[in-house]
Amino acid sequence: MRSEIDYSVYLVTARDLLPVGKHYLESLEESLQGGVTVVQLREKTIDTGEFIQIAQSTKAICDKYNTPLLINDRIDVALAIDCAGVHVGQSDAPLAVARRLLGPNKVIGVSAGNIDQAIAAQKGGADYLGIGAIYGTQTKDVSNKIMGPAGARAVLAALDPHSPIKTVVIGGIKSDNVLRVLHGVHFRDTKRYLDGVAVVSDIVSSPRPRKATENLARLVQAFRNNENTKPEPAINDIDSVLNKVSEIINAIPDQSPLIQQMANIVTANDQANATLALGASPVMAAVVGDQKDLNPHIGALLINMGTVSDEQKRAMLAGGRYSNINKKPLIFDPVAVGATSFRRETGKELLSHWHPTVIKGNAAEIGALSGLNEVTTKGVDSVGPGFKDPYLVVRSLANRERCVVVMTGKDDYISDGERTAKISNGHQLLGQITGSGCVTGTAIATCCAVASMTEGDMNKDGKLTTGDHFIASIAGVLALEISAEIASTRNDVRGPNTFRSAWIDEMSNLDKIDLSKMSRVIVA
Ligand SMILES: Nc1ncnc2c1ncn2[C@@H]1O[C@H](COP(=O)(O)OP(=O)(O)OP(=O)(O)O)[C@@H](O)[C@H]1O
Ligand SMILES: Cc1ncsc1CCO
Repeated sequence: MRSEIDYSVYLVTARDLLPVGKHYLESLEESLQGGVTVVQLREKTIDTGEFIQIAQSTKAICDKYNTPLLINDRIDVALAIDCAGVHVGQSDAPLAVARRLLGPNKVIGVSAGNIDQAIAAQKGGADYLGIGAIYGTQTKDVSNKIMGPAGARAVLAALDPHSPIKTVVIGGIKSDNVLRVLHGVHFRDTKRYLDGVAVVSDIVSSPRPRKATENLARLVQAFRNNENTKPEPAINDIDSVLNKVSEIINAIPDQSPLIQQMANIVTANDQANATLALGASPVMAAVVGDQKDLNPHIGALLINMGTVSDEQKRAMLAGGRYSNINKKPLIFDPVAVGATSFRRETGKELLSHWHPTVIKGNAAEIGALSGLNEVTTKGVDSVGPGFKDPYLVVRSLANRERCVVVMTGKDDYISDGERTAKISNGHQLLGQITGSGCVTGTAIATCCAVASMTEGDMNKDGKLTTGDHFIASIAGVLALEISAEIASTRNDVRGPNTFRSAWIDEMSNLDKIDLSKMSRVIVA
C-alpha cells in the first residue's frame, strides 16, 4: 500500500544549515515533536554507503513519530531502507523510470518549476508536485526560477481539477511569509488548495526547531480554519453597505490612522493633503531603510507605481512584505502598468513578492494586469469607453489575485470576487486633473486602515488583515466622489485647478453630509 501522506508541514533536511553545535538527529527529532508531517532527506555530496547510514538513522526517528520519509533523488537508497518513497527533480531519474524501479506502492514526488513540467508529472502519475521556487533560498541558486505565489497559483490552475495529485510549494518559505504564500497560491476557481508547504532553513537553521515547526504548523492550520469556516454572511444589501460606509468614513478622525504612501512625484502633495482632510495622517516614506521601523505603526500602506524607480521598487518590495507580515492593509495602484515593459515587469515582480489587499487602477491598468487588450493605455491614462463587461473583468481579477479590485472611470467597479459594486458618483472635472486616481488610492487606503482597526476577527491568525475591504473600498471611492460633486457646485470653482483645491476642502466636510442620500451605488 502506498502511504497516505499528510503534506501540511513538509521538512526538507539540510545538514549544512544546522546551527553550530546542533546535531542533525537531535534537530530532526525536535522538528518531528513540533509537528513536521513528512520528511525528505536531501543529501547532495556524500557516498552511497554514508547516505544509506544517514537514511537508516533518519528513518528510525521518523518511524518513532509515525512520519513518512522520502529520499531526494536516490531511488537506490530509498529501496535500500524501504522508506515511503522518493522525490525526483527535473534532472534526476525520469518519473517513469522511478515508478518502474520502485513499483506501485511507493510515493513519488516531482519538482515542477513551470506549468509544462507540472502537467507532465501529473499525466505521468506523480503522487505529488513540489512547486517552486516560490522565493529565493539559501539552499539552491534559483535566482532565475523564482515564480512567486502567483506562479504557483498558475500551476495549480492548470492542473486537472479531478486529478488526485497533491501539491506542496517550496523555496524560501518561512513563518513570516507562509500566510501570504497560502493566500496567494490557493486557486479559488477549482477549489484546489495546497496540500502543504515544504520548509528547509526556517526549521533546520533554528536553534529551536520544535518551536519553529509549531509556529509554521499553527499558521498552516489557521489558514485552513479560516478557509473552511463559513464566513459571517457578507454584507451585501445596499442599506447595510451604505451604513457601514458612513461608519467607516465617520470613524477616520477618531482612529486617525497613519497612512504610509509610496507616492509618485506628481501627486504626492495632493495625496498627503487629502489624507489630512479625510482625518488621517500621511507619511510619504519610500526608501528601504524606513520600512521595517515604520510598518508596525501604520494603519495601511499605499504603493503607487506612478514614477517608480529601481530604488523605489526595492522599497516597495520591502514595505509590502512587512505589511503582509504585520497584517496591514496593502493597497496597490499599478499606475501605467501596461505602458512599458519595465512597468509590466515591475508590476509582476511586486505581485509575486507580496499579497495586496486592494488593487486599484483605471481600465487600462486593470486590463493590463488581467492580460486583456480590449482597453488601451496612453501613458497614465486609459483610452476609450472601457470594457464591454466590466463586472466580469473586476470579478475575475479579484478571484485570480484573491483581493479586492477597484476599476475607476466614469463609473467605478469594485469586486472581492463574490460581491461586485458599481458606483456612478463623481464629476467629469475629476478626469481633467492629474492624480484623481492616485488620490482615490489614498482614500481607499485610509478607509481600509479604519476597517482593519475597527473590525476584529476571531480568525485573525489565518488572515492577512482583518476588516471588510470590499466595503472599505466603496467607502474610499464614495468619499472622494461625493466631495468632488459638492466641490463642483461651488461658486469659487472656475476650472480644474480651483476644483482641485475645493475638492480637498470638501473632503474635510464629509461628516456634515448624509452620504447615503448622495450615493449612487449598486451591489450585485
Ligand atoms: N467622467 C467622470 N465622471 C465621474 N467621475 C469620474 C470621471 N472620470 C474620472 N472619475 C473619477 O475620478 C477618479 C479617478 O479615476 P480615473 O479613472 O480618472 O483615474 P486615473 O486614470 O488613474 O487617474 P490619474 O492617473 O490621473 O491619477 C475616480 O474616483 C473616478 O470615478
Ligand atoms: C502624470 C503622471 N505621470 C506619472 S504618475 C502621474 C500622475 C497621475 O497618475
